[in-house]
Amino acid sequence: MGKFKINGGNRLYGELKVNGAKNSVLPILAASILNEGISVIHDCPKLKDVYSMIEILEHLGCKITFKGRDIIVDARDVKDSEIPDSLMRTMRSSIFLMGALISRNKKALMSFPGGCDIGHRPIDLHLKGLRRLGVKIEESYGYIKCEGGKIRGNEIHLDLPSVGATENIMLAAVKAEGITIIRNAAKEPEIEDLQNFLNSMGAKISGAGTNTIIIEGVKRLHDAEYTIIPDRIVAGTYLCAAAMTRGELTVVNALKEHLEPLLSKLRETGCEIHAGNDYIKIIGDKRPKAVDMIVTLPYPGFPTDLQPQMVSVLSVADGTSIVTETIFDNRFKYTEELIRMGADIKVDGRVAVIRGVEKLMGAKVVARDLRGGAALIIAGLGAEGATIVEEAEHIDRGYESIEKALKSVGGDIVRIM
Ligand SMILES: CC(=O)N[C@H]1[C@@H](OP(=O)(O)OP(=O)(O)OC[C@H]2O[C@@H](n3ccc(=O)[nH]c3=O)[C@H](O)[C@@H]2O)O[C@H](CO)[C@@H](O)[C@@H]1O
Ligand SMILES: C=C(OP(=O)(O)O)C(=O)O
Repeated sequence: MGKFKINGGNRLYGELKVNGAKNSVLPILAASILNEGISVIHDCPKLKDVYSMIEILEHLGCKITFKGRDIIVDARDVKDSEIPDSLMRTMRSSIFLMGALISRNKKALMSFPGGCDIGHRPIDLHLKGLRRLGVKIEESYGYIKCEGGKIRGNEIHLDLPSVGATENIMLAAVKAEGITIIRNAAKEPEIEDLQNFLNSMGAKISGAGTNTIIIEGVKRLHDAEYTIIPDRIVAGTYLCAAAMTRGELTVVNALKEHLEPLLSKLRETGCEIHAGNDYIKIIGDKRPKAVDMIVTLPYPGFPTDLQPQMVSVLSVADGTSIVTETIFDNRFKYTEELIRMGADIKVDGRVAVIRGVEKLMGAKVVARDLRGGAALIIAGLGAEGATIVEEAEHIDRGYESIEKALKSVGGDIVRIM
């Protein structure tokens, strides 16, 4: 259980490069078992969740090589269709193996996935969608048994645009008989990335990135080589860290079109933003101004995965900001820790009212989840004095050596045991 020690007050200055997206590489690694062959996946981030996914794939019989930033999955010998509870609980993304195993082996036996404590995260929409494809699902004693003798394409209307349910249904439908249409699908860029990877293996999917996805079942897939899109949430986190420290940072391998909702709000705080084809530069040399109308929404709305980092910046803004979380029902827990650092934040259900203070003060705080943890690091970078952020493992789920990245641009941050 590591911790980060941060001495606040340094302006971040320089250039940081972003690697492939966690939320792309995880479903894509699960998807690699659909092909009874080899997949080469480039620009993979070295994250705790990626190692957890590799452990699950190895348990199922895959041979994996992680060399540099390339993951090579040899999925010729996937015999097992069961995943033990201890592996399922390591992260939310273990659930992608349900759709993938149904496609590959026509069966799956697993418990419920784990993941960060950010609210209620049922999988009812995943199960409902898979049942529409003809999968027989039995739930008992915490285990879910799926049998998919004959998977048939069907029309599926999602009650809400769940990212995970959209991806799981896509995975299960790739080799179904006939056509599957997912309506009210989630539109996140990572879904388009999954579509593109599956198509590079020979799948016939179109529409990802819109709310209707069409999957024409195919009989066979082939080997593929693919590069993961950049992590928009990591890029956004670095931009928030620069805004907090009134720094000047160029984030390379960041796609402006994936980050518009954040960039527009950072501009409202008074930051200057310049962007090119594959970089975003932020100059935040003044105290940020408060903003309201930050409402987290499915893509292309403001991402819930950047809500805590933005609240951290707003905690020192001039004026009062209002932030509404509509995706998860308990994603403001980290504000209790920001309050220990001197922030003035009132949370009422899904709404946070943030009265900006002149400065935060270093304190001992605990990361309870991934993005809440990132928000505390940002707060520590801007605070006066020393901050200890405990339970670094939550942050390691989604950020590769965050302390090295931030240190390379002037942050005074180290990992301690
Ligand atoms: C690995 C990955 O890509 N994780 C992302 C994914 O999570 P995840 O795929 O879990 O998020 P969803 O889009 O499914 O969840 C959104 C909302 O739908 C609800 N819901 C979801 C499924 C279901 O069967 N029933 C149901 O009610 C959830 O409780 C939540 O309130 O999208 C979230 C929303 O952008 C992001 O925060 C996560 O970083
Ligand atoms: C909630 C997140 O991820 P996951 O769905 O993997 O728990 C996140 O990335 O902020």
